[in-house]
Amino acid sequence: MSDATELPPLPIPTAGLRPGLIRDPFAYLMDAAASYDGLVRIGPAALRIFVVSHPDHIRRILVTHAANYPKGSMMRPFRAALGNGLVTSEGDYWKRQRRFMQPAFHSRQLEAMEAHVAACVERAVARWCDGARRGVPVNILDESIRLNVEIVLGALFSTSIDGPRADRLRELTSQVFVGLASKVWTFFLPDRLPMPGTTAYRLAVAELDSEVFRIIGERRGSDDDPEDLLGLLLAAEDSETGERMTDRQLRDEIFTLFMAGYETTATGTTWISYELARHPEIADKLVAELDRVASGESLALAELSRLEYQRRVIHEAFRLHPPFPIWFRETVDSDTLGPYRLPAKARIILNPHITHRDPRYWDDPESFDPDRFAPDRFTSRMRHAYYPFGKGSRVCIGERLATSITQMVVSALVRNFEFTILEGFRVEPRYVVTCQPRGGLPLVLRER
Ligand code: HEM
Repeated sequence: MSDATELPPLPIPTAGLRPGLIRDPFAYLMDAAASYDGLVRIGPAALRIFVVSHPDHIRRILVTHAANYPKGSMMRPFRAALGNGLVTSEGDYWKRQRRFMQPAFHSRQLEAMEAHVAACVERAVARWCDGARRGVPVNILDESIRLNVEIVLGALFSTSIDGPRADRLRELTSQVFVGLASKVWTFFLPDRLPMPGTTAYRLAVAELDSEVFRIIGERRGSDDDPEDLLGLLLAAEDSETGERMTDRQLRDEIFTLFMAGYETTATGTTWISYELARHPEIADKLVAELDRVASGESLALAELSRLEYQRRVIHEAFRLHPPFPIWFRETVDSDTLGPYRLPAKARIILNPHITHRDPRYWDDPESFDPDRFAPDRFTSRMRHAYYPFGKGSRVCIGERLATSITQMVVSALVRNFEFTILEGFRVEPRYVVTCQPRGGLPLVLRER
């Protein structure tokens, strides 16, 4: 019989969820986790909330015992907005949808998008050149979101979008994210309770909905049949009933990809740019590698895998700044994690940010050192403690797409520009489901 009978420790005596969790979840969670071995209880006992960051526990929750850890009740606000899409669905329905959608993310599919991605990046570089020439700082977060809206909509739904519409979509998803981020920590309150920003959030969800239904309607009414994600979803048939997906099911999957697809990738690019602006010598090494490896003016997707140093830089930026940093699970049955017992219906917060900065796994964890990912330095202990895209069967379906887009954008940025952060701008992380610098990141660009 297991002798793990103790509940995990509490960091501090609290009567409720500390306001700090809402104001600055990272500082709060890092603080709470700091002096405990990767498992700590927070908030009032009745809410049964646990923060888990020990790599062995993460593996148990996401990989070996994942069936006991569905996403659970802290995902309620996400379900209200995203419906029953791939991020929020569970069980056999999720399995079936993942099987339908997986082919759209295979490398053959990515190759088919090459010209589209290159054209979007080229247009963005032209805009940034213009900013550089006029001496106007470029907000790389806003720019990357706009670029990713164009790339993802074209790649997954074969939809082209003009600048103002892309900007509007960017605004809408940001509003939904801000709304969700505030609802996450009050998941136990009824949905109807008015909260600050609720009206803007609801209007943004409604406008995004009409955008999604427009995309579905246009495709249903068209004779074209592109082999993209939307095509796969429209053609998918249930193997038992032979039924196709309803517009509501399609809406949930597409809305989910709107939310999961471009803001995360753009946030990642922003943090990479932040680190490169602070370490221009690393940016120069990236340029030297590109000059060695890439044959032509624009980069081919096939060349990306040869950018070994660039891969380390991206890994290191995602270690220090995981773009999608907080996810949730809930136990079905009670379980044992190390010396502790988790009750049934225990709510779990997973936060790679904590594991990625834990000195037990990473030497000098706060420093930006891409070479820690060099094959002769990257140990299995570190691999175990690194999971910016998740782990197990629910690992990010867009990892390869996001990585390829990130590589294309970072390559274009460093090849064309030297850059610094606008003088006097204070970079302050902010939780909006992704973790972004508050106000974005204004870069002063100079053409190389
Ligand atoms: C740097 C960019 C990205 C990061 C860091 C990221 C991170 C993640 C993480 C950590 C998860 C797992 C969450 C959990 O287990 O609860 C996830 C799931 C997911 N991601 Fe991403 N993501 C990125 C880009 C993308 C892109 C480009 C797409 C699609 C266009 C995408 C679509 C999804 C979907 C649909 C899921 C749910 C998968 C499932 O449960 O089967 N992500 N992502």
